Amino acid sequence: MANDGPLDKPSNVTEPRKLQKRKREAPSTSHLSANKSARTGTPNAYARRTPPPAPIHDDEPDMSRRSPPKQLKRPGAGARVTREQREAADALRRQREEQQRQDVATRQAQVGNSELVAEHYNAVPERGREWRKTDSQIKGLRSLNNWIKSTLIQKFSRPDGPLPPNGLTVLDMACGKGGDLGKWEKAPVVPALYVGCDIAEVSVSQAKERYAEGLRKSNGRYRRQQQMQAEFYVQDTFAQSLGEIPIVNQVGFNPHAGPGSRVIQGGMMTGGFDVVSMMFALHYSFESETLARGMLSNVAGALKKGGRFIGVMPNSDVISAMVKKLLQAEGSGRTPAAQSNGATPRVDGASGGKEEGEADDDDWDPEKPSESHGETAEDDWDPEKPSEPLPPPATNGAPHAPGGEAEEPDDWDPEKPSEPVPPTHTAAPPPAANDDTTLTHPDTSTLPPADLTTTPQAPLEWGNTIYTIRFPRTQPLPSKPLPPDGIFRPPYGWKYHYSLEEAVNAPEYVVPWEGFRALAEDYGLELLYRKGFREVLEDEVGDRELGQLAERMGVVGRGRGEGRGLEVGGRAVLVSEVEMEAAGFYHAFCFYKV
Ligand SMILES: C[S@@+](CC[C@H](N)C(=O)[O-])C[C@H]1O[C@@H](n2cnc3c(N)ncnc32)[C@H](O)[C@@H]1O
Repeated sequence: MANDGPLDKPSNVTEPRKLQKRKREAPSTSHLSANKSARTGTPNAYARRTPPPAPIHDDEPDMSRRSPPKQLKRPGAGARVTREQREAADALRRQREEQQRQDVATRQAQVGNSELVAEHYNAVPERGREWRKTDSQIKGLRSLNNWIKSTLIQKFSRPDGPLPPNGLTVLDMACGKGGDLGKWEKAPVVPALYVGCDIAEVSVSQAKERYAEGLRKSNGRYRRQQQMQAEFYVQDTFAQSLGEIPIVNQVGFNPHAGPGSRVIQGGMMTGGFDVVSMMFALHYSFESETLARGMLSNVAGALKKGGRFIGVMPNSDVISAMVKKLLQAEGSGRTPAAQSNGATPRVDGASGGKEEGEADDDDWDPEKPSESHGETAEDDWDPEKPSEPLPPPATNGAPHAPGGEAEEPDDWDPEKPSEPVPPTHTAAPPPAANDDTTLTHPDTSTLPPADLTTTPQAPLEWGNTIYTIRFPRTQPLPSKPLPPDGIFRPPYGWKYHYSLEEAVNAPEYVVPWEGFRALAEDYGLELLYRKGFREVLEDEVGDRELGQLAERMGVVGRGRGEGRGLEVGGRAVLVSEVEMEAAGFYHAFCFYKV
């Protein structure tokens, strides 16, 4: 562990089509005691904006069944990109992705996984804010992801009771380049202390620089009432105990948090962090049970009683439904044409993305200039893709917030390690058999009928013009076939490749939701909130402050008619359809520590 000390302390067109607003679920609290509900309800100040989050009942049906993904409609403008151009671009992209996969595999055979992760992040270029705002192919997705992270922070970071005497404390267990620093600085209660950890040394240095730069700017331009002290550490937060970090110990860390009586006996009544955050990273820990447990013992060990664990990660319900659908279609000699969220299965050698005939409905205009927000806030997203120019994909072109008024830095960072960390930790409890995952599935009855024939030897693959999910047929040791019922059992080690425009191909692991949730309960973590990204947008954008934030961040327009045909809560959605599909792969969660 490179233990970096604290930095300087601050002195204190067409008719818009509506997305039907989904009805809110009636809060279900029956599995929580009255005290618990009171303890974990949304604080008063926030409750003015939205109702308290409903604790989710144990036997509540899975989220996709509760609220199936909406089929977003395309606006009807004429096509400006031919199908051939799109296929050529897609073929180029696939070729590049395959080369990257091979490079990763070759390199992995040469060096260890940790070295590979470090190498990967050391190679990430710094491209700057302007590029992200103007030239990025996925700027709408970046904005949406950043807004969703901000939403979690806004909703769940404020403590229920009185503020701790020494102020709010936050631990970010995969801080990356510090993309969330600005979000925390705009939290309802600005943390007194933010501790950021990440396995990638270069990312951690960039986070430190970003923090230092933020301090310089804020000293010069703003007069915040309170500023956040931040410390950063290079640390494997799955394989090493966070108790090794002095500041974490100082705030409070329980090395015995975990299953069995130790949950109670070792539970700290005082001390510990108010919030632990894990954005776009938890899925790397599901390489093995050892790592998943190591991650959770760090989360639980660092959190104070009543503290919150927030994060975003890929949604296993989406993965399960698609794997099941594709495998079943293979069994019957057919392939479903598209997933209910719009994702399209890929057949070996076939163009991914849109189906034939869809081009006529696509109004992407390669000549349309991107609008810059002209924000003044610090920029912090840094694509990791090498400088190779991208072929023109049929994507985005979504305008951003008019008036150049976005205040939020665009800082969602889809950086991913090339390979997850090897299970070398000593801090996590020994593995225990745990394979009783009961995974429920989204309703796939809305999927269009199968119409293609797959090649069973090819990887199981789906996606659209900006992202691809690819499951190898041969899963890692212990070797196992992909589950035809979509149930990933045991819940660890289900590997797939995820690739997104402007981000490298990266191996990731399925986090089977119910298995994860059951495991989290073993560590004293109870579920408060879980929503898919689309649902977060639909449900939270109506909140006054979050809605305004969504406007400033370029997620929605001020009213109708600014976007590309989609609408939510009376506002035009500025995120393109393919980006919304890509976002539908993720969900957001919040647990609290009992
Ligand atoms: C997709 S990035 C997300 C970064 C940041 N949370 C954000 O939302 O922008 C995933 C991060 O997880 C980090 N990571 C992966 N495995 C890790 C581990 N075992 N310990 C700590 N960080 C890890 C990576 O280095 C990377 O910074």
